[in-house]
Amino acid sequence: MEGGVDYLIDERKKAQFDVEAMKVAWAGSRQAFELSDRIAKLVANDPIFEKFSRPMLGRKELFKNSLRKVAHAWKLIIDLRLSEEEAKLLRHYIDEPAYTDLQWEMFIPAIEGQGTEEQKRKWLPLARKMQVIGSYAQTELGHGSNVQGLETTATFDPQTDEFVIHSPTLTSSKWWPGGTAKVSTHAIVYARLILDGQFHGVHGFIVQLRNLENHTPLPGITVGDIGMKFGNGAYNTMDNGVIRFNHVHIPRNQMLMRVSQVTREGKFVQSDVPRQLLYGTMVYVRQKIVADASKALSRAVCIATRYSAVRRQFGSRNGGPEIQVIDYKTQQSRLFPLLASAYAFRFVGEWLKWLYTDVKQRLEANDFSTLPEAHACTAGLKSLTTSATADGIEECRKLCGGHGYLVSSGIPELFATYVPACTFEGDNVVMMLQVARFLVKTVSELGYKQPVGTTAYMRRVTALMQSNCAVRTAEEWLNPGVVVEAFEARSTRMAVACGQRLAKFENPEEGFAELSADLVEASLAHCQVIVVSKFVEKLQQEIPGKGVKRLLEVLFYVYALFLLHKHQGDFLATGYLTPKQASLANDQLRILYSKVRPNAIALVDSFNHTDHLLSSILGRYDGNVYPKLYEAAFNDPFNDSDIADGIHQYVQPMLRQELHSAKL
Ligand SMILES: CCCCCCCCCCCCC/C=C/C(=O)SCCNC(=O)CCNC(=O)[C@H](O)C(C)(C)COP(=O)(O)OP(=O)(O)OC[C@H]1O[C@@H](n2cnc3c(N)ncnc32)[C@H](O)[C@@H]1OP(=O)(O)O
Ligand SMILES: Cc1cc2nc3c(=O)[nH]c(=O)nc-3n(C[C@H](O)[C@H](O)[C@H](O)COP(=O)(O)OP(=O)(O)OC[C@H]3O[C@@H](n4cnc5c(N)ncnc54)[C@H](O)[C@@H]3O)c2cc1C
Repeated sequence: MEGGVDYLIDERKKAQFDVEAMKVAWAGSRQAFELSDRIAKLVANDPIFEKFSRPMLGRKELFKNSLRKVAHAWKLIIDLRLSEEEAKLLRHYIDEPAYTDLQWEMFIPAIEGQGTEEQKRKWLPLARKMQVIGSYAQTELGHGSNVQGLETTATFDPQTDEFVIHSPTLTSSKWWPGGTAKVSTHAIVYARLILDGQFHGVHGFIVQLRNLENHTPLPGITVGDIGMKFGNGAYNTMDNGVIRFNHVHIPRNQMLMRVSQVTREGKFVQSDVPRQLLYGTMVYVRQKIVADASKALSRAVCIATRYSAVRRQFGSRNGGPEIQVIDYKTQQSRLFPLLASAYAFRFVGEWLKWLYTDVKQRLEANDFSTLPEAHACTAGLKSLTTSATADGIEECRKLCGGHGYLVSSGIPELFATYVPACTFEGDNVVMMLQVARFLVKTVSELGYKQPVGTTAYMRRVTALMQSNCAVRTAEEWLNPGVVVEAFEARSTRMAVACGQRLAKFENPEEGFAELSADLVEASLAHCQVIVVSKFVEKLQQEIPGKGVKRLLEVLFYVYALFLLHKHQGDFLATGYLTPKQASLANDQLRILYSKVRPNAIALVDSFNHTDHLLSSILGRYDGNVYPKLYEAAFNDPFNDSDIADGIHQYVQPMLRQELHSAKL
C-alpha cells in the first residue's frame, strides 16, 4: 500500500459520535461554524493565499508577497462587503503575521480604550478605512516587561502646544513594534510624560511616522527593521521595527487622554479612571491570544493524530500490516492529553471572551471593579495556554518522528510562528507573577473579605485545607465534582502556604522576590482550576448531537487527570491525595485513552481545518502521505537539477585530488 488513504477511511468509520455536531460544538454555534467554514474555503480556494512555498522565500520576497496578500484581502473585504467579524476570520485563515494584526488588534483597540471621544471620532474612521496604518510601539531595546522603566520622553512645550517625542539613549530606541519597520504611517508610542521638568508616568501618544504621500520617514525619525527572526517564513512576514526619535513635535491632542489629560497650560489632570487602563490594550490582546491558543494547538494535534493513524511501525504478524503508531500506549499518553487540551483551551477561551466583553462594557460605564480579576485571568491564562501550546506543538513534531522535522509537515513553521506568543504581550513568567500578586492579596484578605469571581472557591478555605480526597476506586475519579475539588484544594493549599511563608519576611517585596518560583507554581495551579472549572461548566450546558457530550466528558477527564498525573508532586505534597489515589487516577487515565482511541480521527476532523490551513502533508485529510511526501521532495526547487550549484567548483576538485589548484 503506497499512501494512507484507506487507513483514514477506516478510522472515520470508528467514530462513536456525530462529527458534524461536534464541529458546531467546537465552533461555538451553528452560525459561527458556517461563517468560519465559508471564510476558510474562500481562502483555501484562492491561489494568492498559497503558503506552501513560504519557507523557501528570501526575506524581501516573503515580505512583498505578504503585502500582496494583505492588499488582496482588503480588496475582497470591500468587494464582498465582509463584516468586521468576517474580515478577522479572513486574516486568521490567511495565516500570515502582517501589519494588519497590529492595526486591528492593537492600534485601533488602544484608541478605543484610551482615547477621548474626540480622539476616537477623528482617528477610528481613518484607521478602519486603512487611510492611516498604525502600530503599537511600547517595547524598547532596554525595556519590555518593565513598562514603567521605558525611557522615551514626551516633553510638553507650552510655547507651541506640542509634545516633543525624543529617544534620549540608545536603549530608549523602540524595538520590536510589528508593522513599523516598513509599513505603518502612525504608531501609538509609549513615553514618559514630562511637564515642566516633572515626570508624570508613562502614557500613549499617536505619532505620525511616515509621509502619507511618498511613505518616507518624517524628519527626526530613524526607522528600520530589527532583522531576521526564528525560523524560515514564520514571523518573518512581519516587519518588526526599530525607531529612534530626534525631538519630533506632535500636537498636544495626540496624547491619548482618557486616563489623564494635559491642559493647554501644561497642567496634569488625573481623571477618576485608574492608571491601569493604560495597560488595557494588553488585556484585550492577551484575551485574544488565549482564544487563539486552541486554534494553534488543534492544528498541530490534527497533523500528529492523522499521521499517527497512517504511520505503522513494528509488530507485523504472519506478513500482515504493522501496528499503527497511534495504537502504542506511549503515543496515546503523549497525544491524547494534547487533543483534550485543545478542547479545554477552546472552551476557556470562549469564557474569557465573555469575561472580557463584560469588563469592557463595565469600563465604558466607568465601573472598574472587575479590572483586577480581568487582568489576573488574562495574564494567567495567556501564560498557561501559550506555554502549553508551544510545548504541545513541539511534542507533536516528535510524535511525527523524522517526518515531523520536514517543513512540509507544517509543524516547524507553526512552531516558529507560535512560540513568540510565550514572550510577546507579556513574558509568561512575568504574567504568572502578576497572578501571584492577585492571589497573595486574595489569601491575605480571606479572614474578612469574601473572594469573588475565579477565586470564589477559596471561600471554602477551611474545608479545602482540612478535608481530603475520598476516592477509593479508579471509577470514582469519573466525577466532575471530585476532580474540580482536587484542583481547588491543591491550589488553595499552595496559595495559603505561599502566604504563610511570605508573612515571615519583614519586607513583603523581598519575600515576594525570594519565593517567586513557588508563587509561579501556585499561580499555575490556580489557572488550572479555571480551565478545569470552565470545561465542567461547558459540560453542564446543553450540547446537541449523538455522543458529542459523552466524548467531551471523556476529553474533560483526560485533560484533568493528565494534569493531576503530571503535577502529582503538588497534589501529594499538599496532602490532599494519597499515593494510592494518584495511582488510581492514572489507572483511569489509561482506560480513558482507550475510549478516545476509536474517536481520535473524528475528534480532529471536528476542528474542521482545511488542508490549506494545515499546510501539512502529514496531516492531509485524505491521509495520502507517502506519495505526496515523495512528490513534494522532487518539487523542491533544490531538486531542479541533479548537479547543485557549487558541486563542480568545490566537490569535484576534492574527488579528483585537485583542491590545491582549485579557485575557492
Ligand atoms: C500567534 C498568536 C496570535 C494571537 C492572535 C491575535 C492577536 C493579535 C496579536 C497582535 C500581535 C502582537 C504582537 C505583540 C505585541 C506586544 O508584545 S506589545 C507589548 C506588550 N508588553 C507587555 O506585555 C509588557 C508586560 N508588562 C506589563 O504588562 C507591566 O509592566 C507589568 C509587568 C504588569 C508591571 O507593571 P507595573 O506598572 O510595574 O505595575 P505593578 O506595579 O506591578 O502593578 C501596578 C498595579 O497594576 C496592576 N496591573 C498591571 N497590569 C495591569 C493591566 N494590564 N490591567 C489592569 N491592572 C494591571 C497590577 O496588578 C497592580 O495592581 P495592585 O497590585 O492592585 O497595585
Ligand atoms: C515576535 C514579537 C513581536 C513583538 N511585537 C511587539 C509590538 O508590536 N510592540 C511592542 O511594543 N512590543 C512587541 N514585542 C516585545 C514584547 O512585548 C516583549 O519582548 C515582551 O513583553 C518581553 O519583554 P522583554 O523582551 O523585555 O523580556 P525581559 O523582561 O527582558 O525578559 C528576559 C527574561 O527575564 C525574566 N524576567 C523579566 N522580569 C522579571 C521579573 N520581574 N521577575 C522574574 N523574571 C523576570 C523573563 O521571564 C525572561 O526570562 C514583540 C516581541 C516579539 C518576540
